[in-house]
Amino acid sequence: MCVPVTMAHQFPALTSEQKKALSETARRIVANGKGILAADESVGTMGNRLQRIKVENTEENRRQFRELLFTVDSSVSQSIGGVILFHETLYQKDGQGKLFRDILKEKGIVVGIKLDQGVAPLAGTNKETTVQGLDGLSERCAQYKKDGADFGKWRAVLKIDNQCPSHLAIQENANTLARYASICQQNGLVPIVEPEVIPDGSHDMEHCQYVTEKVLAAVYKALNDHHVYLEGTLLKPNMVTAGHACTKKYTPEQVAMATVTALHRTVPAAVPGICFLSGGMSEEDATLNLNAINLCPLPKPWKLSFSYGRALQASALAAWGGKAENKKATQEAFMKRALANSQAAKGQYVHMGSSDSASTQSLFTASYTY
Ligand SMILES: O=P(O)(O)OC[C@@]1(O)O[C@H](CO)[C@@H](O)[C@@H]1O
Repeated sequence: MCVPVTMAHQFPALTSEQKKALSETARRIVANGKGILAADESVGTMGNRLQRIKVENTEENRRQFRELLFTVDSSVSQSIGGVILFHETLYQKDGQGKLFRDILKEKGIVVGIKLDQGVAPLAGTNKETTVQGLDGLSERCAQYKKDGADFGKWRAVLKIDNQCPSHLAIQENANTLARYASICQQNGLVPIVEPEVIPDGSHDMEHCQYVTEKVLAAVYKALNDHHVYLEGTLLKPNMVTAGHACTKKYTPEQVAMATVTALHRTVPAAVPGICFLSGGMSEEDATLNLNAINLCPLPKPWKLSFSYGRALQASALAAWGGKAENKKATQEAFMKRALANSQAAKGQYVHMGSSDSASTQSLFTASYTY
């Protein structure tokens, strides 16, 4: 029989043992209403957070705040299935000399690591970007795996603006995400694939839905082209919302319908979990939207959960204020958000009357590129 030269051939990328381990890890992270704490702020991003509470951005201050998050009561593991760390944090210890990663693992929490190295401009575009970090990535993944990480994260940034996102930005970021995901899986790390359409702009929600669908469709085409094993991945997308400067307001139910519609059209059912980023929403909005997403009456073949940075840490940071004596209040604030989001990941969050001001404050930062 004559085989056409264009026919695809399968040279297996992973063994069945590798696939099993990857899919088990991915499913563990999002099991039973669990989500992810994104504590992987780079030194610069953490500096912005600390500046808000007038705390100096030193290695010791970053360590102290993160120690408070990681040493909360072990019941946190019913809400948090994974924590993403920044390089520095993976090697830091608590006051008693115990590595953070061991503290997390003992609680049954999967340790993740931020693998992208920030954005670089795409010349000839309206200030769009690609992501750096592919050079030497395999070696870094192998080392992080030895040092206790079981999943990775790579954030690509796309924006809605005049002629944005361009075809180039969509294709380049999709391909880079897919290449990263392939390298992660070869090294036994579950890749979190994060193509964030940032909320800057005055566009309406419908425009965001259109762009999010285009971006996700390109990402899943690229993941397929790169032979990425979808069952061993997690997606970290933006929710479909109006731009930050849009005057029209939408309810959580409208956000949920637009978001699940976009996902339903573009994300294969083989993907075990979709963990949203919070993208500058207030803590309470991020929880209410996630809850509405889980109550949305459309088919939802994936777990729909959270991988929040700002929306899990803002009130804890405010309660801490850099003072050791605020330990209890800090940990209580963090536990409260973790529990609320875990309930929302099951569609069981009930908003109780008044919310404290920290949890309803917008956490939006313009041009949040890294
Ligand atoms: O949008 P959020 O929930 O605050 O953070 C989402 C996130 O991907 O963006 C940050 C910057 O890379 C990371 O710290 C975090 O993992």
